[in-house]
Amino acid sequence: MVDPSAKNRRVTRRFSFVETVETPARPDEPEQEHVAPFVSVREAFRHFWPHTRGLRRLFVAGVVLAIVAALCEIGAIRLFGFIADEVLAARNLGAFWEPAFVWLGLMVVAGLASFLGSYATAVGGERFLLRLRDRVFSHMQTLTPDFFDRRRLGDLMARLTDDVEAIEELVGSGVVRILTTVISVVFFAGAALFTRWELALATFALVPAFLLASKVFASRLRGAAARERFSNGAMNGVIEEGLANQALVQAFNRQGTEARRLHTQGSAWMRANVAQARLSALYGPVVQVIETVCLLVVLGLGAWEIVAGRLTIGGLLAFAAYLAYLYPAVQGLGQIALTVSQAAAGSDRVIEILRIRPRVTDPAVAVLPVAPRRGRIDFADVGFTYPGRSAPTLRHLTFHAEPGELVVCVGPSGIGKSTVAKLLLRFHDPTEGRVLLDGVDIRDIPRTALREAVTVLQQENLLFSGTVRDNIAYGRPGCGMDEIVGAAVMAGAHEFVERLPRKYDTPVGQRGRLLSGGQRQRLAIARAILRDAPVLVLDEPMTGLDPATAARVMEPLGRLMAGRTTILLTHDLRLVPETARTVVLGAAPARPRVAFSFSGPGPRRTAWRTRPHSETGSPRG
Ligand SMILES: Nc1ncnc2c1ncn2[C@@H]1O[C@H](COP(=O)(O)OP(=O)(O)OP(=O)(O)O)[C@@H](O)[C@H]1O
Repeated sequence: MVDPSAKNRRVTRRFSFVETVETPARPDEPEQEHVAPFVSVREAFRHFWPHTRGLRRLFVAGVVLAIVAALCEIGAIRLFGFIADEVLAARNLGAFWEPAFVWLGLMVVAGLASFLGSYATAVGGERFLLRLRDRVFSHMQTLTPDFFDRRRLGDLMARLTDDVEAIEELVGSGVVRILTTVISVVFFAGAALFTRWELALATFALVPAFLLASKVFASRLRGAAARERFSNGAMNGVIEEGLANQALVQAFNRQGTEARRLHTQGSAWMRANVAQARLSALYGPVVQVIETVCLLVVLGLGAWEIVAGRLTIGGLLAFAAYLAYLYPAVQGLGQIALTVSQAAAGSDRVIEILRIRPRVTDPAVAVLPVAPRRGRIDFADVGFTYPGRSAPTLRHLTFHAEPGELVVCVGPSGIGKSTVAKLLLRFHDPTEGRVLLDGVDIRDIPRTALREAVTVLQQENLLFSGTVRDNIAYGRPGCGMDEIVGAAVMAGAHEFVERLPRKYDTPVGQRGRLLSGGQRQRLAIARAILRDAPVLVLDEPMTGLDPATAARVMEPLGRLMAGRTTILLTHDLRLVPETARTVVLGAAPARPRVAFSFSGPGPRRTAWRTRPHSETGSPRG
C-alpha cells in the first residue's frame, strides 16, 4: 500500500522543484494520479482574465461603489473628530446635532454603496464561474473518450467544481477585492497623513512588517494549497469509483478495502487541510501582534503631540480611527496574497486540462462538410497502435461495405473489433492507411457530420439516468411522443415499457440499472432507430443476454439494420448470417451448432452457413 505521507512528500518535492511556466500543448496522455504543472499567478491571471469580458462593468461598479463607501467612512471619521473637539471637549451640545445628522446620512450612503457594490461583484463573480465551468466542460468534450478512460472521473469533477471556484477567487471577485483593499489602504493612509503626517509616517514604518508576514505565509500556503487540491481530486476519484462500482464491491465483499482506500486519500486531504488551517490560524495572531505594536506607537506619539499642543484629542481619536480602518485593509492585502496562492493552485489544474489538445481534430477545409448519406465504407490497409502501446492492435485491415450491406468482423476477444468502431467514429485516427465513407477519407469530414452518419450500438449499452422517454429521445432531440413510441414498437420495447409503473415516464436509474440487460438493449435499439443514420455498427450486440433474450432482440435488430450499411463486430459466430461478407480478425473461430437469425422485414434475411466466408484476413502482426 502506498504510504500517503510519502506520497505527499513526493508532491511537495515536485512543487518546489517544477518551475516551468510554459506547459506545451500536448496530446492527451495516460494519467491516473496526476500533479498539474506549476503555473505562476501572473500567468494564471493572464489566462483567465479574457473570460471576464462583458462582466467587467459589474466589477468596475463593485470598485466604484467601494470607493464611495470608503469616502463616506472617511467623512464620518472627520465628523467624529469634530464632535470630540467641538462638542465633547468644548462641552457644547448645540454643535452636536448637525454633524450627527450628516454622519448618519453618510453611513446610510456608505451602507447602500457597500450593499450594491458587493451585490454587483457577486453577480459578476457567479457569471464568471458559470462561464468558466462551461468552457472547461466544453473543452473536455472535445477530447477523445480515451482521455476519460485514462483519468479518474472524480478528479476531473473536482477540477470542474472546486478548482474553477478557486479561480473565480483570483480573477472574478478576487480582482474587486484586491482593488478595493488597495484603494482603502491609499484612502485611509492619505486621511491619516492629512490629519498628522509626522505621526502617520512613524506608524507607516511598521507596514513592511505586515507585508513581510504575508509574503512568508503566502509562499508556504501555496505549497499546502497545491497538496490540498491534488488530494481533493484523488479523494473524489476514489469516491466516484467506489460508488459507481458498488455492485462489484459488495459482490466481492470488498467494502473494507474501499473504505480503507477512501480513508487513505481522506487522510492525505485532511493533512493538507490541517497544514493550510495551521498557516491561516498562525497568520492572524502574528498580524495582531504587529497591529498592537502600531497602536501603542500611535498612542505614545499621539500623547506626546497633544502635550506639545500640536494635536487635539479629537485629532488623535480621528487618527486612531483611520488606523482602525487602515490596518485591517493592510491585513486584507496580506490575506489576499494567501487567497491568491490557494487560487493559483486550482488554476494549475484547470490550465493543465485546457492545454491538452484533442488528438482528433476537424479538417481545416472539409472535403465533405455534411453527413454522408449513402453509407459506403472502406477500410484501406488500416493499421492502428494505441497511444502508449508498442504493439499495433490492427495491421493491414482492408474491407469494404456497400451501402445497405452487412459486413461481419469476427475475431476472439481483445483482437481489435471495438477498435474498428472507434476508428469509424474517429475516436482515434489510424496510424496507417485510411478509412473512407462514401469515398471520402473520414479525416476530411467534420466530426459532427461524420457521427451523424454513424450509429453505434455499444457492447455495454449506455443509458442516462432520466426516464425511458428521455433515453429514447436522445437519438433525435426534439422528436415527438408518437415517434418515440413508434421507435419503441419497432425495437420491441413498447410492450415492456407499457408494463413499467410509469410507462414512458419511468426513471431508468443510474446508467439504466433499474432495467434488465435485454430491456436496456431494446431501448438502445429504439434510440438508434430514431437516429436514422445510414451506417450502423453493432459491437457484440448480444453481450450478457441469455439465448432466449438474445433471440427476442434479433428481430428488432434486423428491423434496425434494414437498409443501413451495418458492421457487425462479434466473436459469436451464431450471429454471422449466411449471406454476409465476413472479415476475420486473427485466427478464424470454430462454428457453433446453434444459430440465431436476424429476421426483420429488411432486404436481407439471414440463414446459417457452416463455414465463414472470409473476404480479407486482417490479423495483427
Ligand atoms: N484505450 C486503449 N488504450 C490502449 N489499449 C487499448 C485501448 N483500448 C483497447 N486497447 C487494447 O486494444 C486491444 C483490442 O481491444 P478491443 O476492445 O478493440 O478488442 P475487442 O476485439 O473488441 O475485444 P472484446 O471482444 O473483448 O471487446 C486489446 O488488447 C486492448 O487491451
